[in-house]
Amino acid sequence: MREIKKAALIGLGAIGGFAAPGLCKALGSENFCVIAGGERRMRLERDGVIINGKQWKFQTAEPSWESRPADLIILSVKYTALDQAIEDIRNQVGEHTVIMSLLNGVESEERIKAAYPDNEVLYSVIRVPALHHGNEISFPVGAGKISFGQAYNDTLSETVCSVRDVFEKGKIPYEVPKDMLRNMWHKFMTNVSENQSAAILRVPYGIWTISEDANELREQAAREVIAIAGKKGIHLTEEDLLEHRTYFESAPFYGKPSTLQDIEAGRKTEVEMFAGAVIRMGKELGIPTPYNQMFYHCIKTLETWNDHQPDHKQDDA
Ligand SMILES: NC(=O)C1=CN([C@@H]2O[C@H](COP(=O)(O)OP(=O)(O)OC[C@H]3O[C@@H](n4cnc5c(N)ncnc54)[C@H](OP(=O)(O)O)[C@@H]3O)[C@@H](O)[C@H]2O)C=CC1
Ligand SMILES: CC(C)(CO)C(=O)C(=O)O
Repeated sequence: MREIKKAALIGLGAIGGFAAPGLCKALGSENFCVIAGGERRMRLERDGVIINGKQWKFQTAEPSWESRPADLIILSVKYTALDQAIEDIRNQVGEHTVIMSLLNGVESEERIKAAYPDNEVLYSVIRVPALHHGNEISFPVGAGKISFGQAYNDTLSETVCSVRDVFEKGKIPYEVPKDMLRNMWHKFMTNVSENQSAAILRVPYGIWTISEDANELREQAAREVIAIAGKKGIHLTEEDLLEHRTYFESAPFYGKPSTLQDIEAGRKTEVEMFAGAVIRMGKELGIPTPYNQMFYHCIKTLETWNDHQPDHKQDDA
């Protein structure tokens, strides 16, 4: 089995901060680097990042630097920065480099595979409510995990085992689901329905414990994902929707999905990988997606409004 001895990460934000300390601990600081260019790299070198109250200064690498290829590269940028990140990792990619994307959505793996067709790209998603303000990153310790693997993991491939070993060594919480595609699409279904309706209505998770109207809106959008998934052979069901209702009982009442945080902070959202993707796939497969079409236009409207209100950004606390 090929051992992972060197890793690189691109996107040291809320989610990058979840994985980076463990990778550094598992492999040693000389075998782990954060890829970042120009001013961003200078900032990371100068200030580092504060992760749950502790300062970390990881080794950094300019995208233009030639280097020994990494055995593992993790992408944890927002969707709006994905194309650039895919190019920026190029000098760290070698013949045997395994690539993982912690982005939400169901498309980033395909995009990476298109750019690096000869490399192994594992599927992965992360479930953790993480925050990022300035150079401070925080998340509840012990509350999140990375799900990763091949599409199906009845038996674990050598690559999955080698990544698992690094996660074990670095104490990075993880699981390898038997049906990784279903796991990823389940998260996609929840993001498409929760993130977008919360962003449009400007309401936190608690709304789904007190409003049937909010649940109706959320679940109608989720049903469009279920229909698309079904056509692709991925088994999501009405039972999944029912079962997911219980999640909100334990979610922080005033907690906000990342799309609402983006809107409130005046940032561009990841709507293209949520409603944008649902609309595109719906067209390809002949499945109507009226809720996601409405969500798409509402979120684009809020982004445009933000662009015209440079001094009107709210705190995303
Ligand atoms: N936050 C959360 O709770 C969760 C997020 N996710 C998903 O994880 C993904 C990442 O989100 P999140 O961590 O919140 O986003 P953040 O904005 O916190 O982090 C992204 C980081 O990427 C950096 N970056 C962007 N472009 C480049 C580049 N070309 N080279 C190097 N660094 C770059 C940014 O740097 P800079 O700040 O300098 O611009 C930023 O630090 C998203 O798809 C999100 O949906 C999934 C689950 C939960
Ligand atoms: C925090 C979490 C896991 C669920 O809402 C998320 O994926 C997001 O906010 O984008």
